Amino acid sequence: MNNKKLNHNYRNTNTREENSNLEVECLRLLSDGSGVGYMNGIATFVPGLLPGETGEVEVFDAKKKYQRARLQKIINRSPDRMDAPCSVFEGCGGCQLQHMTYKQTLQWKQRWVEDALTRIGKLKVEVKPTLGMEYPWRYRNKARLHREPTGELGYYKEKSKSLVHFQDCLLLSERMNRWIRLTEEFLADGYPEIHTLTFRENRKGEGLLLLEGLPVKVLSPEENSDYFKALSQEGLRSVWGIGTGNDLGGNLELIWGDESFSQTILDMTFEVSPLSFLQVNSLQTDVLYAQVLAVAALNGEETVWDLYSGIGTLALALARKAKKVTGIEENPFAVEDAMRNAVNNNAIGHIEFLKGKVESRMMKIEEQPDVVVLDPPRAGLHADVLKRLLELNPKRIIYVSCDPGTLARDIGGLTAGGYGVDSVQSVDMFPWTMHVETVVLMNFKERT
Ligand SMILES: C[S@@+](CC[C@H](N)C(=O)[O-])C[C@H]1O[C@@H](n2cnc3c(N)ncnc32)[C@H](O)[C@@H]1O
Repeated sequence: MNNKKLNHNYRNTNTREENSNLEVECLRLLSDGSGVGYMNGIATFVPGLLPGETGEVEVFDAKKKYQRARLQKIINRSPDRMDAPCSVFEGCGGCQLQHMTYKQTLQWKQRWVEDALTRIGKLKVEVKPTLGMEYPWRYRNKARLHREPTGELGYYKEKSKSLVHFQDCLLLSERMNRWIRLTEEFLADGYPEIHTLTFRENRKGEGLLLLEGLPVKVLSPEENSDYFKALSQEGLRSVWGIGTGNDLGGNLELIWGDESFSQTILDMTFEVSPLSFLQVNSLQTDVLYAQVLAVAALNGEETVWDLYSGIGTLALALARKAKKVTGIEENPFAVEDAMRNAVNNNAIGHIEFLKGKVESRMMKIEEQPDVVVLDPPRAGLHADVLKRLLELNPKRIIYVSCDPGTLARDIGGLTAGGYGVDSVQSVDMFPWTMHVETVVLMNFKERT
């Protein structure tokens, strides 16, 4: 390696030439997918560089303690590198890891969870190898697209509002890509109000489309019968519209098609309305839930709380083996879906869904839960939830998380309150991205 280059003394004020052609050796991957190496002891973040590789880089943002650099050339290539199959991988930002073999991405996800638990949670615990997919492509059942004034559809680039256009997103089914093309073509000449489109696809290949920004009555199925017919032939079952600037779902309306849209998870069928949360990877949802059920180890006698219960998927799976399950969820559409799903899956009588924020609604429940399942959004638990859990002291807590950082923070708080971590299992719900889902089982040990 060229030490002279490595010791180059760069400054923010240096010319572009002086900041270019510097060499850095990548030691690890940050959880945003960037490579990290050191130059003069300063951490240098280089998107695109893989561990074990040395790259020629240009520093474009030098701070006191770290700097960011652009990869100019790879000097030695890692055996774990592969050519990203997606033609817009570099500009898109939706995927961060398509330049690395799938097997390696799974190992890094395991390590990110381990690192977060050690660094933030101050816990030294084993994280089991990430459960990956056999075929990690075309797994997403949801696409959220934005629209240019010219009518073109695309994803937002990471941390920006400029759009990336694509012909074939490899995370979506071929069918969903066709729905996108058909809709883009149809919208090309009109409806400038529509700014955001969300497509959903269930395991049967049926679809739902939500158009945002549209005064709902404007798009008439009768006057646009060719488009709706083409969509229907491709499996799309409903088109919904929602205006802009209202409260959640204030003016959500069905424009065309079936009111109900359902998804199969494990061996149950769940109705999901356009504004309710649904796990985005249909196949891996079964894997994730199977982990939760396994560690919950219910014997039919337990009172279970499912906090952040969405449309009731986990609650209903748990209810098969519990004395009673209570779900809490703030989204009114999801709570309505959950109640309908309880009826459809013959679970009424020993399951209830309460509407409200977990941090306030759980305070009003008198009963003592034996097992609590937590599946919060990325932000993790509100401090009041953590405090209340430590007062209630359930025997077991199962934390399902999509963010290792907030997971580690919250698990740290629970261990300080007397819980021990019994198992940590990551599941790859989002192949080729830096996101990872984790199931942690905690049992109450003792309070010191
Ligand atoms: C990650 S999802 C999990 C849903 C469900 N467990 C599943 O697997 O589909 C988180 C859910 O929490 C809900 N949510 C977010 N913040 C909340 C809060 N403070 N109180 C209650 N629910 C909340 C969201 O609406 C969403 O349905």
